[in-house]
Amino acid sequence: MSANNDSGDISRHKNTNLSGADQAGDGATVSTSADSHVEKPLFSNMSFEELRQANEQFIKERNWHQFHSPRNVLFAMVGEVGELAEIFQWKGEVSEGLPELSPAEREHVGQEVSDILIYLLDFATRCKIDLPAAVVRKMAANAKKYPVDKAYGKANKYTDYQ
Ligand SMILES: Nc1ccn([C@H]2C[C@H](O)[C@@H](COP(=O)(O)OP(=O)(O)OP(=O)(O)O)O2)c(=O)n1
Repeated sequence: MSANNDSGDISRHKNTNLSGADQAGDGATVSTSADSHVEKPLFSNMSFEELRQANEQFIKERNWHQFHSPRNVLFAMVGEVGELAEIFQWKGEVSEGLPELSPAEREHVGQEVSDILIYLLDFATRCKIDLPAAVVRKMAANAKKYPVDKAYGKANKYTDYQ
């Protein structure tokens, strides 16, 4: 699939102001430039909308829209979350990059997390939610709830700062 540059891929937009908060003057801007996790893209250059449309085609070709009510898709997604958790159960803590897992297990993680995302895109579609836009709004809200000066290096719930 060809790639476009819509709001589904925010990883390339360094220093993106996700909150619109500068306009409000409250300084709750999400800046990603100092975060080593987003310096180099990890994800392939494919938009949420492209993935969503490909999945819509998959469902349509099988005449499955009749089964994909919001509730059914939600339950399917929760089931896949359980399958992902199953890979990690009884293993103890695992490190970033999952070096403790075998290559087959890491591949399995990728499959299960894909199932979750596919159902999430499907769920958002069934609910008529513009998912990337909702995510950007939520990240802006998170930045306001967890201002850097109060939350830096702390894992407290935001209510602890109020
Ligand atoms: N009615 C369905 C059935 C499947 N899928 C798609 C979405 C998921 O990406 C994947 C889920 O397929 P399975 O239910 O076969 O689940 P798994 O792929 O996890 O297989 P298994 O349960 O054997 O691990 O297929 C779908 O959209 N709608």
